[in-house]
Amino acid sequence: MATECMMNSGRDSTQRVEFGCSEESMVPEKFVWPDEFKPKEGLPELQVPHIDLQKFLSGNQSDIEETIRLVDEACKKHGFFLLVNHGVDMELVKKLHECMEEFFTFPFDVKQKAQRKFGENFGYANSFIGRFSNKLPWKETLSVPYVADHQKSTAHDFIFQIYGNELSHHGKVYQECGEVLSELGLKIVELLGLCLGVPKEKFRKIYEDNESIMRLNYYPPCEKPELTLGTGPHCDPTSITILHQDHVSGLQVYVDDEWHTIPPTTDSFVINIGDTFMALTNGVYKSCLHRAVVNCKESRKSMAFFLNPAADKVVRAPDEVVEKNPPRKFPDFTWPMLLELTQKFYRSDSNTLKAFIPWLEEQQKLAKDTNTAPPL
Ligand SMILES: C=C1C[C@]23C[C@H]1CC[C@H]2[C@]1(C)CCC[C@@](C)(C(=O)O)[C@H]1[C@@H]3C(=O)O
Ligand SMILES: O=C(O)CCC(=O)C(=O)O
Ligand SMILES: [Fe+2]
Repeated sequence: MATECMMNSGRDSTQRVEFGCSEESMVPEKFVWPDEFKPKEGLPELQVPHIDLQKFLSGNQSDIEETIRLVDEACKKHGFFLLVNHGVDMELVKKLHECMEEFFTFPFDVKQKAQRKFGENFGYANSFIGRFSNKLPWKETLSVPYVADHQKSTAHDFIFQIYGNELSHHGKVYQECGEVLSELGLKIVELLGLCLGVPKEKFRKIYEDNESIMRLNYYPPCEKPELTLGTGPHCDPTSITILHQDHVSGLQVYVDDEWHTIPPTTDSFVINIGDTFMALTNGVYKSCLHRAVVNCKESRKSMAFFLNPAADKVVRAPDEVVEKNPPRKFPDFTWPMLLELTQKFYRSDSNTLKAFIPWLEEQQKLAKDTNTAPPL
């Protein structure tokens, strides 16, 4: 089981603890987070607007204006809102969760066939021991590529290359989910364009050939949930996140200097702004710190669809946005450059974009000094 696997990977030193769900238990040292990061009980719920997508798409003018007002207000404050009546077939999402349950309860050697290598963005990862030396997340993940241009590759291809026909039914579900979530993502960025006074086609064009990441998160039960974190505090470096939680709570968001919960609502998606889209709005919409906590009773699963522009798309806030909110705050960049920073040099937190700008300038100077092609 995953817990056993994590325990093995960190068995070298453990910390005997006094409190929690069971008296005698160990959490490997590397999974124990510093006190200031440890989860707390009794958090307030974050009040996020419930955005009815069908009502917005087919509603009257006042429905449209109300939706725009609610989304704009939430994105300017913390970047989170709930999407309901979204048109996605939840039977497909149920199948996705069934594939997740089957995959993450495979024997470790089966999962390890998809092992994600350092610097790579896709595949299976557990404990992240290869990437981080401490503050390890109590989770296993499977990251699957989704490319809107099916001529290039499919999520099914990715799974087939590793498992052949054995997991073909998983690959098909991942691809089908990717297709509906990619379409949903385009509707979301069009809505955000309307909120910002940007022609909706402008944002659609950036993401219509998206090269996205479907991240499957599996959080095994932890005997000492008050000592660790399922996913550490971070801002998503990506553009738009479409998150589906199962029935187990765990998502927390840091707003007004306090952690808040967003309880699971299995028929809706949690939508949040990532760093890349914050840059595309010249900082007007916020990419907000969030994390996931675990519990000692049951596993938790979540699927995060990270919408990203194609590799060659230049991320540059439209003039319509910058004119209303001068000056221009971010250099032009492409998503693969920010992704490389997070995969090889910088663990995503609340300052990833701040760290990215000097790193990018250094890369561009290096390219100039060595007379090689600049990263952009
Ligand atoms: C581009 C990405 C990197 C991460 C997955 C996506 C968007 C969120 C990032 C992540 C979840 C932020 C917290 C740290 C991280 C290492 C993790 O816990 O998985 C991040 C992902 C990653 O780098 O693999
Ligand atoms: O599991 C969750 O609820 C959140 C996960 C998350 O924030 C992420 O994968 O980026
Ligand atoms: Fe996240």
